[in-house]
Amino acid sequence: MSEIKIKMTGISKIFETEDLETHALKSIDLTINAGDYVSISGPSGCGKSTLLAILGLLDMPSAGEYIIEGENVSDLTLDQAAEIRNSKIGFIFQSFNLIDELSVFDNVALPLRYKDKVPSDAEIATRVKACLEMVDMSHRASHKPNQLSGGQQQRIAIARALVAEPAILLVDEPTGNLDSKSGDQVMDVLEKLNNSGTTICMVTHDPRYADMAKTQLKLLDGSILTSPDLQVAV
Ligand SMILES: Nc1ncnc2c1ncn2[C@@H]1O[C@H](COP(=O)(O)OP(=O)(O)OP(=O)(O)O)[C@@H](O)[C@H]1O
Repeated sequence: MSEIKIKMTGISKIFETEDLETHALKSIDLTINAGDYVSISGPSGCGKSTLLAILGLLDMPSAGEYIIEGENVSDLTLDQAAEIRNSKIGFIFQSFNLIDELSVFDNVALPLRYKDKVPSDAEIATRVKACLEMVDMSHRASHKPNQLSGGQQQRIAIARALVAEPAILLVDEPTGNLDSKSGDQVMDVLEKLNNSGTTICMVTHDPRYADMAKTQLKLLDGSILTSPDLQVAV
């Protein structure tokens, strides 16, 4: 049986404001195995961002159990969540969030330099080069982000997300800021990474891109509509 990366059981999220309770997620069960490529899509307000935020330990559930690589992360302090997030989660956002003052190389190296145990410069160089190769951007290592196209910047953001060898890549509308050709190239990179073993969970509005994932989840009104058991390939 393949290794379980993510296991959520009965995850709910309730947002409470003065006069209103919103049940953003309603008892979500979700298992993601090593090597899976999962897309989450659904209409505006169905809970996609909330689910991704909980998966990425940016927010905590109101109820339920969440386990990452065997570690129960259902109920952490902010500091504990930040530590596990840094070591186990790679994020890719719609906006690339690169630092314009740093070279491509230094942007990609950043997560390694924030680790508790910072690797040697030689180890950092080896790892950064390997990740730039994975996204076909080795030839731009000494450029600055603003000297690159949007699609190239997103590929650098993917390299940065991969550099610390996370358990899973969480991807939020990766093509939202790109024209269709650059968007297709970014999706090709994600597919190639998944084919070589990277576990990916992506939120997207675009049905064409959602269909590129091996498993497609549909969220509606805080509940998963299809295929909650991702051990069955769709
Ligand atoms: N901080 C918050 N406080 C109160 N309600 C919230 C909060 N964040 C989200 N919600 C509500 O939770 C529900 C799910 O929101 P969420 O942002 O997860 O949807 P979404 O599917 O990502 O939408 P979109 O595609 O428009 O980004 C919505 O009804 C939203 O209004």
